[in-house]
Amino acid sequence: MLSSKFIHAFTRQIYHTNLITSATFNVIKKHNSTHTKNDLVLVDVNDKTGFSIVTLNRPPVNSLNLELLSAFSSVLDDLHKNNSRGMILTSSSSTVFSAGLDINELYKPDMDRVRKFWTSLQDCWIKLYGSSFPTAAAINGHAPAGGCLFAMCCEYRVMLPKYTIGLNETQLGIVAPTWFMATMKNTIPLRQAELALTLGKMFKTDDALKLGLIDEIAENKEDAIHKCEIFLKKYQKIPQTARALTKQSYRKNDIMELENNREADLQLFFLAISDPRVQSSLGKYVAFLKLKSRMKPILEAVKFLKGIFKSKKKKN
Ligand SMILES: CCCC/C=C\CC(=O)SCCNC(=O)CCNC(=O)[C@H](O)C(C)(C)COP(=O)(O)OP(=O)(O)OC[C@H]1O[C@@H](n2cnc3c(N)ncnc32)[C@H](O)[C@@H]1OP(=O)(O)O
Repeated sequence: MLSSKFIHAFTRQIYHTNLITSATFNVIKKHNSTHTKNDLVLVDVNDKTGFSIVTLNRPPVNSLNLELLSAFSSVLDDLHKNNSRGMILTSSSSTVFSAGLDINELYKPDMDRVRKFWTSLQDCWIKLYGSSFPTAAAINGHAPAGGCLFAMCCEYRVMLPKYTIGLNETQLGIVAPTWFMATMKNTIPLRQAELALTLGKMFKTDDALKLGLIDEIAENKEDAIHKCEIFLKKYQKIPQTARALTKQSYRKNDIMELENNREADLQLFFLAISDPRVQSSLGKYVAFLKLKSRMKPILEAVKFLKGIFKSKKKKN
């Protein structure tokens, strides 16, 4: 049976696609500016296509904290209300799409804040995975864990070469929630999803393409956005309501599973992050990331010296 919330969402969709007049769309068309949600999420509507480029903008790595998730959730609401023609999700970083959940939200959490954090993540997933408007991701950098989740929620993925993408949770000693798993199962073959999830595997761009985790490789961010636009344009000839309801029907079991069990999912999350083994794993990971970040200049200097050494050897 469909949940009342889901029926409401469907009804709203029909309302939006059928009854809202072109006046709503004109509002979008007139504005070709960049809107901000606390600067954490930038929205740029293209007046020719009606497509919105939504840019995650939380340097250095777009790790998903409460504020970023709340801003993203509110952007998704706006796109829905404005009957968006399509969304392209990307990042303002030149090397990272999103580093996934902000580990600082999970490690030694404030319980009041972490409740809001997880609820916001649930909101974003439900709104993005079940969006009435078509979505594509221009993955212009690494996309581990939550970064991969948001990319997989989109209907099309274009990625730049030599980055990595995947749900790496098991490598951190944590279990990806069932709705993360469901999103991956909806993207790549079941058997491959099981292997990827249990291994916590991160895929390089080429391998991700072979697996079907991404759909295309682009030369640079501009090319990725262009390829996403070509994908979104394919829907311009398809009646909006039929397209939206087909997508939502396809994804409805996964969405209803979470919609109907949000509190239980929250309790499971609390249970996981209260486990001392999980906290110890996260603590080690935070320390590793910090160390890696501090070692960067040294590693780069070593790489540079190696390069000089190699070229001298070649000359001799
Ligand atoms: C029961 C719970 C279920 C939870 C479900 C989902 C879990 C998740 O989403 S957990 C998040 C998993 N994410 C990762 O494993 C990615 C970790 N990060 C990286 O691998 C690299 O940072 C990345 C490849 C994304 C980028 O590499 P670099 O460009 O080389 O950047 P740095 O590694 O130097 O990082 C810069 C800076 O950012 C901090 N950082 C990185 N990732 C995170 C993160 N996920 N959360 C919080 N902070 C993060 C890193 O520590 C550096 O900070 P400083 O030390 O202050 O410079």
